[in-house]
Amino acid sequence: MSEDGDFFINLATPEQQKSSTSNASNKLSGGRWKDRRKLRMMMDDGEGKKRGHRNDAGDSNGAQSHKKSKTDSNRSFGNKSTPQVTNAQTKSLDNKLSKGKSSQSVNVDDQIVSSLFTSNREITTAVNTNKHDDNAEIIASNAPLSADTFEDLNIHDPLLSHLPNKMSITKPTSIQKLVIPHLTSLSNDNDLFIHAQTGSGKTLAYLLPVISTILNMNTRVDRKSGTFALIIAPTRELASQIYDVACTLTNCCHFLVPCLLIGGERKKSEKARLRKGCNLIIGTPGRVLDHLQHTQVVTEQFSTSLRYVILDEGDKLMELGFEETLRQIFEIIHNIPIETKVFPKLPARIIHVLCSATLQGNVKKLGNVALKNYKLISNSKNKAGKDENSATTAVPDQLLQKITIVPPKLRLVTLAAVLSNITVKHMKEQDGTYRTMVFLSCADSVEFHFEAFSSTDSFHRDLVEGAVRLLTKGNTILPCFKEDDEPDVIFYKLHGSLSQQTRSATLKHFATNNATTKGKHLILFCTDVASRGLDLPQVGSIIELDPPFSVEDHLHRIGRTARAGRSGESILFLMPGEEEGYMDTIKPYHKMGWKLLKFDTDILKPAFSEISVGRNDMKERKKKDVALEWDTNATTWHLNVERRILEDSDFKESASKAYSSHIRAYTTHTAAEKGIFNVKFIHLGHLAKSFGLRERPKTMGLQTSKQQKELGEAKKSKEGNKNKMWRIARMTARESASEFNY
Ligand SMILES: Nc1ncnc2c1ncn2[C@@H]1O[C@H](COP(=O)(O)OP(=O)(O)OP(=O)(O)O)[C@@H](O)[C@H]1O
Repeated sequence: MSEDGDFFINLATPEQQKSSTSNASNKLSGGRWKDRRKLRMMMDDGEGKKRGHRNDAGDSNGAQSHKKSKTDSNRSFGNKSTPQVTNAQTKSLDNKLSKGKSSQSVNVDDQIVSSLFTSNREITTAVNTNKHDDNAEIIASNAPLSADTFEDLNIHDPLLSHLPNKMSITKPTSIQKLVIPHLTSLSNDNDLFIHAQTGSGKTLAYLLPVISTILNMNTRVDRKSGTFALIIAPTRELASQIYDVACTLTNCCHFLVPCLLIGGERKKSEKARLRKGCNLIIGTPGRVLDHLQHTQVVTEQFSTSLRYVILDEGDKLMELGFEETLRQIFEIIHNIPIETKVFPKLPARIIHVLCSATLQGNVKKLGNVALKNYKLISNSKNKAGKDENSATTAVPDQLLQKITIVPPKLRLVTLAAVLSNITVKHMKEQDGTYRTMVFLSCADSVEFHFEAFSSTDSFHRDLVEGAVRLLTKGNTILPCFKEDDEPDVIFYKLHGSLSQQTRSATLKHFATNNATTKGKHLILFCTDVASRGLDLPQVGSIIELDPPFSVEDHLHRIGRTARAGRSGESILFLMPGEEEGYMDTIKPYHKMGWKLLKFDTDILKPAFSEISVGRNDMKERKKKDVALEWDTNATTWHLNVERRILEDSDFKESASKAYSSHIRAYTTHTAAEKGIFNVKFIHLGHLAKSFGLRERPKTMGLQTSKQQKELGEAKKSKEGNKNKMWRIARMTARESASEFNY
C-alpha cells in the first residue's frame, strides 16, 4: 500500500504499485489497456492533488516530501479519501502507543515507532535522601543586611544618595560589608580573593570601593587623569554587564568614564575611545591583551593611576584557558613603572582582586598567579558561624531545588510539560514578567529546542533576527495553549555561534521590561554561555535539561535565579540509572535539600490532564469535547513533533545535528564523573526519541572537513578506545572554545 494516493490501493497490482511509487511517470505495462489508462488518469489526478495541497500548506520541500512519504504513514495529503485511511491508521498507531503500557512498539510501513511509556529503564531512587523541608524557616542567604548601612562602610556622597535614589539599593549584602572596608582602607595592602554565593552582589563589592576611593581623594579628576582600575571578565556578556553597572554608578560623577573592550566589537572605535581617555577599563582577556600590546596610549595611561586589577569569575577564566593570556597581561602591567606621587591618596601599589562564587578547580592556581600575599574574604559560613571548608559553596538558602528522573524517551515531552506548568502557575498568579532559562549542552541542541517550541504551525512573530519569537494565536505547542488563546510566551535562544550583535540584542530583549514583554513568560534556551555572572532580572525558574559539566557549572546555572535575596526555583533532569548517582555529588551544596518530582504524576499528568491534544496532521484540527487521558495526550504531543520532523527536512536535520552534538558534548564529562555520565550507559535509540527522531541517525554527522580528516587518520591507525575518547574530547573542546568565540 502506498500512502501517496489511495487510488492505488484497489487498482494497482503490487508490481504496478512499486513502479508507480518509485516514479509516477514510468511507462505502465501489462494488464488490460482500459485498466492501464484508468490507472494513468488516477495517478495524474492523485499527483496533481498532492502538489496542490502541498503548495497550499506552503511546503517548499515538495520533491523531498514525496520521497519521504514512503516512510511516513501518518500524514495526510488532503486527498478526499486519504484522511480516512491515514487517520484510521494513525489513530490505531496513537491508540497502540498511548494505551500501550503493554505495547512495546508498533511497526508501520516498515518503520518501528517506539512507545513513549514502555521499555524504559527502571528508576532506582525510591527515597529522597536530601528532602526539602517545606516548613523550615528560610532566611535568604544572599540578601542585603537589614541592620547595616553604606555610611558605616565609609562610602560618601554622591554615591551614598545615588544608590537608593537611582539604583534602589539601600543596605549592603554580607560580602559587600566584608569587602568594602578592606578596599577603601589605604593601610590594607593585601590582595583579595573574594568568594561569595551567586547573586550576593560581588560586582558592587569591588566597584563601589574603587569609585568611592577615587572620589574620596578630593582631587580634580577627569577622563584624561588615567585608568584607575582594570576589570577582566571571561565572557563578553559579563564584561558588558559590569560595564553597565559601572556606567550606572558613575552617573553621579560624570567626570569618571568607563570603557568596554570586548571581542566582536570594532577595534578601531575602541582605540579611539582609549585615546580620549578612560578611568575604568572593563574587558575580556584577549582583547585587553591585544590593546596592551598594540595601543600604546593604554600603557601610558596606566603609569600614573592604575591601582586596581580585578579578575571576575576567576574559575571560568581558568576553565576557558586564559591563564597564559592573563600571565602576559600581568607581565606588561607589572613592567610599567607606577608613579605614586600624582595620586598620593591612592594605594601605593596595585591591589589585585579575584572574584569567584566557587573555589573548586584551578581557581586557586590563578590566585597564586595573580595575587600576592592575598586575603580570602568569604561569606560562606556554616550554621555555627565559622568559615566553611573552602571546597563547599552553598546554594542560596531560598532557592528551591527540584530534581526529576526522566527516561531518555520522555525528556522532550517532560520539558514541554514543565514549561507548560510554569506558564500556567506563574502567569495566572502574577501580572509581571516571568523568566525561565533552559540550559542545554550545545548550540545545536539550543537551535533544535528553540525551533521545536517556537515555530510550530508558524504561529509566531520574529522579534530579533530569528532569535526571539513571540508566539501568536493558534500556537498549541505547549499543552496549556488553546488555539483561541494568545499564548503570552516569548522564546529566546542564546549560544556562542550567534553573532555578537544577535547575542547582545537577544539578552537585552530578555532582560528588559517593556510593553512587549510585560505580563509574558519569557523562555530562554541557552548553553553555558549564559551561566556565568549574568544578572537578568526576575528569572524565576532554571531548567537544567542537560546535566551540567561540573558542579561549578551547576551552581552558576542555578545561581541565575534567587539573587540578592529574591526567591527562585530550579529543576534538574537526570536519567534513570547511573545518572541518579549525581545526587550524591551535589548533595553537599544543597543544604536546604530538594524535592524529588515524579516525571509522570508530578509533571506530565498535571500538564496533560483535562485537555485534548490535537493531532497536527489533520487539515482542520478536530476539536474534541472529551478530555483524553494524560498519557494519550502526551503521546499525541510527541507524535506531533515526530511528524513535523518527518515532513520538514530542515527540522529533521536540526534534530539530527542536535542529537549528534549532544552525544559528543556528553562524552566530555570529566573523568571523575565518568561513572555517572558515560555515553555507554545511555540507550541511544531512546535518546534519539527525545529529539523527535524515530531512530538514531546512522552517522554521527561529522561537521567539518578537519574533523573528517581526523576520523580518517584515526581509522587508518586503528584507533583504540582511549585515543578515540581523546579525539572526541579534542573535537568538543575546539567546538566549546569557538562556542565562546573570544
Ligand atoms: N546591596 C544590595 N542590595 C540590593 N541589591 C543588590 C545589592 N548589591 C547588589 N544587588 C543586586 O544583586 C544582583 C546580583 O549582583 P551581582 O551580579 O553583583 O552578583 P554576583 O555575586 O556577582 O553573582 P554571580 O556570582 O552570579 O556573578 C544585582 O541585580 C545587583 O543589582
